[in-house]
Amino acid sequence: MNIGLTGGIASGKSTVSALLVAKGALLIDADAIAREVMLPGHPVLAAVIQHFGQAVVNSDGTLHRKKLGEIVFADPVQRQTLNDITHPAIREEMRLRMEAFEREQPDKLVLADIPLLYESGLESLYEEIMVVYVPRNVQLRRLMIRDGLTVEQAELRLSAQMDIEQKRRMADIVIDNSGTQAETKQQIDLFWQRKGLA
Ligand SMILES: CC(C)(COP(=O)(O)OP(=O)(O)OC[C@H]1O[C@@H](n2cnc3c(N)ncnc32)[C@H](O)[C@@H]1O)[C@@H](O)C(=O)NCCC(=O)NCCS
Ligand SMILES: Nc1ncnc2c1ncn2[C@@H]1O[C@H](COP(=O)(O)OP(=O)(O)OP(=O)(O)O)[C@@H](O)[C@H]1O
Repeated sequence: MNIGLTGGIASGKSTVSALLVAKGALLIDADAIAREVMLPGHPVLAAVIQHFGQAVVNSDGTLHRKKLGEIVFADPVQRQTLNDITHPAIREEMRLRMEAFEREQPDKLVLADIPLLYESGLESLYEEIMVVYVPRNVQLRRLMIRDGLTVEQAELRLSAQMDIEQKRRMADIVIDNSGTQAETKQQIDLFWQRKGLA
């Protein structure tokens, strides 16, 4: 069985995926793969530098993530270009990992954590989609605190994604993460039980 896990930026996907992994789910993390393809020596990083220039590279050759973030979260055209460069490689790596998990551990739940699952139209790849939901004001507050962003910077990041209310409406399973972490864990325990997972 597989599940696509999504939600908004800072809505709690990592928090929920950690709870599911603790229960035995196998995780494929799109953000982690997105970081791997941006490591020095990877052709995706080379293509990013070719388009965005040396301004997005640190002196040691690593990606200047903050600088690139400032560019793409402020400009939808540049963001689309970054997506066009990075997403095919990320998707291919996710596909390979999914195949390996399903071949080697077919009885396990495979969880694909993909922030832009709906934006990229990937619903059909997964049996069910779980959305980690918090209201927009909670999302904004947690994002500002976690990443040290101003309200303007946080708003820009939120508006680079589909509205969280819309994602909630599209979900097969909704996990409400606006309460305590213990309340979120209860919902995950219930989900696990209902699925009859060992
Ligand atoms: C722009 C980059 C360098 C900013 O790096 P930074 O370390 O500040 O953020 P991080 O990678 O931890 O991402 C945090 C969150 O931002 C959101 N986000 C990232 N990229 C995008 C995007 N292209 N469009 C909308 N939201 C995005 C996601 O919710 C993600 O979880 C980085 O996010 C990136 O390389 N993005 C392109 C790849 C991508 O689309 N990743 C997200 C899904 S696979
Ligand atoms: N139930 C909760 N109560 C309070 N804070 C929480 C709760 N769940 C998560 N957080 C905090 O909110 C922030 C965002 O959570 P998390 O990193 O899990 O979100 P995410 O959806 O994985 O984010 P992103 O997509 O941006 O990587 C973190 O600082 C986390 O510690």
